[in-house]
Amino acid sequence: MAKIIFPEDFIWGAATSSYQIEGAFNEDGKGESIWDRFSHTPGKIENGDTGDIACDHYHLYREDIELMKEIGIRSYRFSTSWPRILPEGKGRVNQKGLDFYKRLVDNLLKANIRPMITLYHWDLPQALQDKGGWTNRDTAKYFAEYARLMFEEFNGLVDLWVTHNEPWVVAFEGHAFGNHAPGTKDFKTALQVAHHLLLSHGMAVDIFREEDLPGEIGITLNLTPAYPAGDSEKDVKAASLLDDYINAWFLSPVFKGSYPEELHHIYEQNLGAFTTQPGDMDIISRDIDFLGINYYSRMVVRHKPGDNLFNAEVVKMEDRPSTEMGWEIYPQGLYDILVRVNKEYTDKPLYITENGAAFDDKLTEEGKIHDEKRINYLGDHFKQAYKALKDGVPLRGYYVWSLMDNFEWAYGYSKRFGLIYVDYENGNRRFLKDSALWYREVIEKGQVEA
Ligand SMILES: OC[C@@H]1[C@@H](O)[C@H](O)[C@@H](O)c2[nH]c(CCc3ccccc3)c[n+]21
Repeated sequence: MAKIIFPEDFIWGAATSSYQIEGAFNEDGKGESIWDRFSHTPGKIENGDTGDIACDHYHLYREDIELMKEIGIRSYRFSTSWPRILPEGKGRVNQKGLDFYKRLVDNLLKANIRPMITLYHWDLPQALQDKGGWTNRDTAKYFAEYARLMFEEFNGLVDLWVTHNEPWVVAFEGHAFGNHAPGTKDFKTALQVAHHLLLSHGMAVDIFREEDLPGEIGITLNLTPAYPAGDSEKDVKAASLLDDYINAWFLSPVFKGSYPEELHHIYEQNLGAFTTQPGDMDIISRDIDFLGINYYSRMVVRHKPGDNLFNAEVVKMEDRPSTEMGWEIYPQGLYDILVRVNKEYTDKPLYITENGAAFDDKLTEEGKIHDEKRINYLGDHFKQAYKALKDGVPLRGYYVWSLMDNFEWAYGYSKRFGLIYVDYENGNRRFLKDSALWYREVIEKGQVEA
């Protein structure tokens, strides 16, 4: 491949989320979130870790913005904590909570860093969970009202808005498998939750249009392309169904206004229909300005009779390089999914809103972190993104997950994804990893070494 030079205006960024970095879980009037409740429940999180303090970003955000400037990122994707702003999820506004985000955005703009706000990155107000959470259709309405408040408060300051981060994870990890908050384990409940999440997305888009705001609105989906283990028809079928279960189940409603037909039929036959109302699919598929894609790895799938509704199982790629999460390193999957989304679903602009890797980072005596594995991982994925760009995919930007090491959900602080190392044991000190210094060069030159 010839020299890899990205467009001058390519939006190089980094991403985080509120519960994973902020801490101050009960400070300045913030309401409880379902992740506060879940992480305080014994046995849910590795080492009994919680987000009570996390990276203490709530107090250290100015220092963190200085580090963003040092790395030279052009945009910073973060999420706002719904219960920090609306402690009960609706009604009373916690002005101190809102003021934190006002200060954060003001300082980002002063640093010439473009904010991208994700309105929901999993931390639902517990008060709404107590009323059924996402199983309750009313929560979609309350989400839209929270979105309206944010659009009005940040009108003219923030012009990149993401409604939801990964509705698949919220629905299935949170409601089918129980690995995430609120921790229920019922597949049909997960389908109902997915529907209400998508509905709330569409309702927020309607309000964004109504408020006639400058800027763009989209949604972020975790897309994991599935590849058949063998070329048998059964393997191909199994891969296609798992691919629909993770990817098309969300892409199709948002861009085509309907659930994938065959899988919808399988669910209805085996689980009965989840509750919808006439017009829901029209709301869900309202026109959006961009799609955010979170890509980490692929799935290799083979036929496995009777194992699940899909008669499929994911094959562990033992002989392939993988990250600390056990996810196979497969950069080509990023190219494949970018091209497929552009070909099969939308010609709207795309952002890679998350891509990154956890490796076993060690802080040296000199305060260095030689994370060459992360440099290689990111470089290989940047090259695939570039290949998609050259093939005509309207890719506008790339947000590395993550700006800093943070609370990795059920894994607690045991997994490090950051460009910045966080020394939790010593006052949450921050250290730029080698990958941060490498990223600075890539951004400056707009170039990745071939
Ligand atoms: O695991 C790394 C990151 C999380 O820290 C982010 O909060 C989240 O947006 C995110 N999504 C994915 C891929 C989807 C996934 C997440 C969790 C469990 C299974 C799949 C990886 N990540």
